[in-house]
Amino acid sequence: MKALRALRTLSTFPTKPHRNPTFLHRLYTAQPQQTLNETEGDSVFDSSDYAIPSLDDTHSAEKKELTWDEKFRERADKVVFGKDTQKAKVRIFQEDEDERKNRTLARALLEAALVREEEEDEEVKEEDQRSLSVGIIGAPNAGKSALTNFMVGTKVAAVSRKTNTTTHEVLGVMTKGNAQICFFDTPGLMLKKSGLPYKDIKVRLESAWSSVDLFEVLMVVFDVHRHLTKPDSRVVKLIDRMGAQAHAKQKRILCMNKVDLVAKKKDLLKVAEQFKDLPGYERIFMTSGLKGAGIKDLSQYLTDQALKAVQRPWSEDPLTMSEEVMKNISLEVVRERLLDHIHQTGRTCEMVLSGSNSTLITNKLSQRKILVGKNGSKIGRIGIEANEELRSIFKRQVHLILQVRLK
Ligand SMILES: Nc1nc2c(ncn2[C@@H]2O[C@H](COP(=O)(O)OP(=O)(O)OP(=O)(O)O)[C@@H](O)[C@H]2O)c(=O)[nH]1
Repeated sequence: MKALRALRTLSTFPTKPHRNPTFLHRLYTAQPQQTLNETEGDSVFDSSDYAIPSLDDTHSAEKKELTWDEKFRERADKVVFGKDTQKAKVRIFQEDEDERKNRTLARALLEAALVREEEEDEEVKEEDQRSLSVGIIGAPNAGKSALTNFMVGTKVAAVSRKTNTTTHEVLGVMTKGNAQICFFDTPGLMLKKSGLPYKDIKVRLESAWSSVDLFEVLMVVFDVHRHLTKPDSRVVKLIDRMGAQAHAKQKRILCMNKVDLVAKKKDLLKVAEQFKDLPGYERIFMTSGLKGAGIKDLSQYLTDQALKAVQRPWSEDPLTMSEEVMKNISLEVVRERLLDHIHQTGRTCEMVLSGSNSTLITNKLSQRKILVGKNGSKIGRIGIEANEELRSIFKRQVHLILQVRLK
């Protein structure tokens, strides 16, 4: 598939640069014009150094025509490569064509959906605006980020198989009619076996715990599949603690998440039964942040809460993404790409973002070498993928600069 994608990319360049091996090397290793030094100085990825095909390049595929006489080509292929080469090539082109059609259809559907939404969006007067703050709390890997992403409809928090990847509170905003809901994705807060917060907690955990009471709604999320297979006493204590008493100013709800992984639905009822008598929770939801199950109900509940809330002007313009949200999204996309490419547990580097410029700061030379890769191939690949994703999220060109620096 990757090879196919690379071939398609090659076919969009007008001057057949694929005959040039230097170009091929650059495409696969994502090297910028100048060679990056793996060990010394700062390594920089700048998206403007790369000829990344524009978002409209799918149309150029329509212009693609076979330039050879198929009869002669087939004979030549038989002599040089063996019988099936030509057929395989035709098959590849057909698959390519199918994929292109699917992409065009998906794009048309998406655009139609967006147009309808835009038409429905009417300006809401300030006196009619309602807003609600929602905190999401749960054990590491419970699926808090994925759930936030699904509700907000865009990527606001990195999702990865490694735990504690959410390293700061990320704001996501969902606007429906007069209601605007702001989500705060807390870091993976955990309790000790005793049911109390860790004493040796780092600053970020302390601030996250103390901010919990500030939210108007608190969603406690846990992985129900894991709970059924290997219950974690710390998670049970977290659920119990948060649901023990009704809060005067805060509504609390429990989300049994990852329900898609549970084969027997009866098991879900058993778990719901286990937590049903906790007076602190107003509702229990069964959700899947990955597949979307139960999200409609959850969104509706939150919208109702927002509409009941006192009038408060929206903090975000629903039609334009604030600079801060865009910054957070950019950081999370880069972080996610980093995690995909750097297969190491624990934290490899700090990230600092100013504008479109991300600086990755590492402590060790060895880590820096891994991040940069041979001739800058790793950071280049991360940069290209992140840039591509950001362009599709923001629907416009993005100038992304990644720098790797030693502390
Ligand atoms: N099958 C399934 N997997 C999910 C679901 N939600 C999340 N995941 C997966 O679970 C893993 C962790 O998800 P995250 O959303 O990063 O979890 P988190 O609670 O934000 O993790 P921390 O940032 O460590 O606190 C990822 O591999 C997700 O793809 C779900 O509803 N169903």
